[in-house]
Amino acid sequence: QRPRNFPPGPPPVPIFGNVLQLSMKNPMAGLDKLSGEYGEVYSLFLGWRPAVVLHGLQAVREALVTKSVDFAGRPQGMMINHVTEDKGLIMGNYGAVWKEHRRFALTTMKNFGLGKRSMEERILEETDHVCTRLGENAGKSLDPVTLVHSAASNIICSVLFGHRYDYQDPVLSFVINSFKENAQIANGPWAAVYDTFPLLRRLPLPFRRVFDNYRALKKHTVEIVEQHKHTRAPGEPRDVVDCYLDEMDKRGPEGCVLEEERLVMLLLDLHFAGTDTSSNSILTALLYLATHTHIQAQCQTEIDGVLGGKERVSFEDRHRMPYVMATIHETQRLANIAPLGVFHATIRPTKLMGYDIPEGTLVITNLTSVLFESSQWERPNDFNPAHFLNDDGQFVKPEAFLVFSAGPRVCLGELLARMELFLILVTLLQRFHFLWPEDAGNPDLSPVFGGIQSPKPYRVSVRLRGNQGA
Ligand code: HEM
Repeated sequence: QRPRNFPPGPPPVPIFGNVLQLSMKNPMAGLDKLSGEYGEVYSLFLGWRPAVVLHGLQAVREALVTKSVDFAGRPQGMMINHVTEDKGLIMGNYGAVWKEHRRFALTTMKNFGLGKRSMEERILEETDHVCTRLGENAGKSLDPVTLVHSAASNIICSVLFGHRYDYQDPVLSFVINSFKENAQIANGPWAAVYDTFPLLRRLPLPFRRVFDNYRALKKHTVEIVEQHKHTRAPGEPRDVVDCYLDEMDKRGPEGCVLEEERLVMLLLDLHFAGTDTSSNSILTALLYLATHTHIQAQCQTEIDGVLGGKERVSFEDRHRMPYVMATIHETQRLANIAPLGVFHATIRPTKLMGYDIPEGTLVITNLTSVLFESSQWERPNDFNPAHFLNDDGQFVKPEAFLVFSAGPRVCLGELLARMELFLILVTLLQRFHFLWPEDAGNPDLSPVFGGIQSPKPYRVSVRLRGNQGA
């Protein structure tokens, strides 16, 4: 039964609620249809659990920005909470522990605590490795997936642990594959079974794999923290682990919410959140650039003009590259990396667009509905960098650009992700042409649906640029 004045929605069936009415493979069309029937704020039952779905900028903004704290919680008691032993940051509920860890991670990643090597340097160092590998493949075509995932994982590893892995290192593929498999299961039907039927949770069903993967990843991360404890020089941090240990020393044990177990979970969360998101954004950008060579050429003209003979781009250069910035943002809009964001929950009874929403209600922010909203974007389904340019050709960011969401839970890695996308893509375009292989047939630009979306597998031809960006 829906509570009084709760948002309307389709009638649920016993036990399953409304889950059988949506395609597990891709519920997006079904969610659009429901919004057409019930409006911008409607409700569903995921098994026994009521959920409110927000469709379009107005509803999402009212919840995440206007009523920000009311909607800043996370649902509890779901598979992902149990996997992370209720100690992670991403699924951590709104409260002192989440706040302290979020503040710590944000400040550290804004470069205050990362010691001598800035985030920018770490990204550019990894980009050099990517260029070497692409250079070896110049004149050929390659599937860029493994290379780009490895690079993104290495960048976040460098920030978290001060270490990158060789592209052949089995540890790198172990980490990437474990996170990938966990994301797939956590967003698929087996997670829904786990969340809906508590009695089945102890059975050896495929969701157990998520717990096994996580245990292995945790063991690996604990070892890294142990090594840091032996090699660190207090007060001279090399990375996030050192910064956290320094902060624990500073605060002392009394009343401190920072503890080693939580450090491990924080590292796992940041590693997970920072790998597939950035890599799939870069892969989508390369796909669009290879299939729209006139836009690629316009980016290269701007890059060459701004950088001249300068060998390395810096993040500051973005202010002089409005067309490149517009192109990157447009590929991010189309990549639509987190199509339904990360689930929120209300932390107290509240109101939204006239409806009453009780405390603890699961809230789904349909970010896709905002990124493709026809009243917000001139040509929502096209690749059109002009969405991010004003009449004077300056870069502008429309309010509906919510790829990182908004409000107190806005993506914590936004700065790192924006730096990665800009520095990597500009460097690659400075040095290479990317072309759609002649024998590859027509490109399919539609993404593979998932909690984190990815482009369909593709190959791209790589050519060295004649002028090397000079
Ligand atoms: C292009 C790349 C990325 C995209 C599109 C993206 C998108 C998002 C989105 C939509 C959310 C959910 C916000 C909400 O709950 O409303 C989120 C949360 C989060 N992201 Fe990202 N993200 C990206 C990269 C990263 C990176 C590189 C990191 C790691 C450093 C990261 C760390 C996080 C964390 C920790 C949260 C949870 C924040 C919280 O609950 O307080 N993300 N991200």
